[in-house]
Amino acid sequence: MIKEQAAVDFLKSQIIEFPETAIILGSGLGGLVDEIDIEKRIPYSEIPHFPVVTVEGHGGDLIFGDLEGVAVLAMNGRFHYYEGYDMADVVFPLRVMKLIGIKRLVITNAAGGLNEDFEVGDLMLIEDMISLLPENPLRGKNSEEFGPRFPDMSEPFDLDWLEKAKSAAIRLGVKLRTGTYIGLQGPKLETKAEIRYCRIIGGDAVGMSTVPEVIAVNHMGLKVLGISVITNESIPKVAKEFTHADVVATANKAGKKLVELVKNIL
Ligand SMILES: O=P(O)(O)O[C@H]1O[C@H](CO)[C@@H](O)[C@H]1O
Ligand code: HPA
Repeated sequence: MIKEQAAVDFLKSQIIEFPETAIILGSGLGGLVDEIDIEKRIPYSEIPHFPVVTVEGHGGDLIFGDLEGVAVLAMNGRFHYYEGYDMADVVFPLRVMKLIGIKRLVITNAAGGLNEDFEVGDLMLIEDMISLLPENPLRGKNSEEFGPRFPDMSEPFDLDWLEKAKSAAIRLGVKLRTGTYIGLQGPKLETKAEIRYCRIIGGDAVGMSTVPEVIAVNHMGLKVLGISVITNESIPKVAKEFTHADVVATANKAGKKLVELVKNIL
């Protein structure tokens, strides 16, 4: 809380009025920033205690501005557990967001498609998730200021927002899949047997982020929506050799649809 407060104090010295809506941009999805009428861009390196981005395809700044008439904070680049960060670091920006008054959050990511019906470039609305990470951000002494010891996770994604997203996709003619996201530790990719396992336990898409973030924001009572861009097929028979560069390039391309959808939802 002390560290988060130092970051909040710094942001308060930079920004007069904070937005209530935030967006986290996943791998290769930084293009959404171009759609924002930017009022202030603050590099993570200037914010006390903010971690450092180490993954290609992730920017490293907080963007405050206006997205189609809605005041937003875009987190351009996120932190993953596999980078070596503690879970508290992974969700540090989200706790700072809560303290500056963010009420709702759209989380985006690049993910491998486990569902045989999905195609590369599809968008998937995350309706539920499974954590296969070795720990979560709530382990340890509970911060009562942020939320309860045992937060309910029966509906991790906001139902009303899910319905709005589906209607927005229909209006825009954007193909929008729905499904369950599985979060793994990474950074290694899945073996074929692990892919089969992920599918059998109910996964439609797989990635290495998002789950800790969704847990932290559920704990704090923020409304959350999650959207994956399916950047590769994580299906034993068709999986090609994985490269992060392909993930970033595919996310970049599909990002245009994502931007339209997010603008419409907000
Ligand atoms: O989830 P985001 O940050 O979009 O990134 C995804 O892309 C990277 C792998 O290419 C992993 O970090 C995975 O989680
Ligand atoms: N597996 C795990 N994480 C990912 C993938 C994948 O296939 N694609 C993008 N992020």
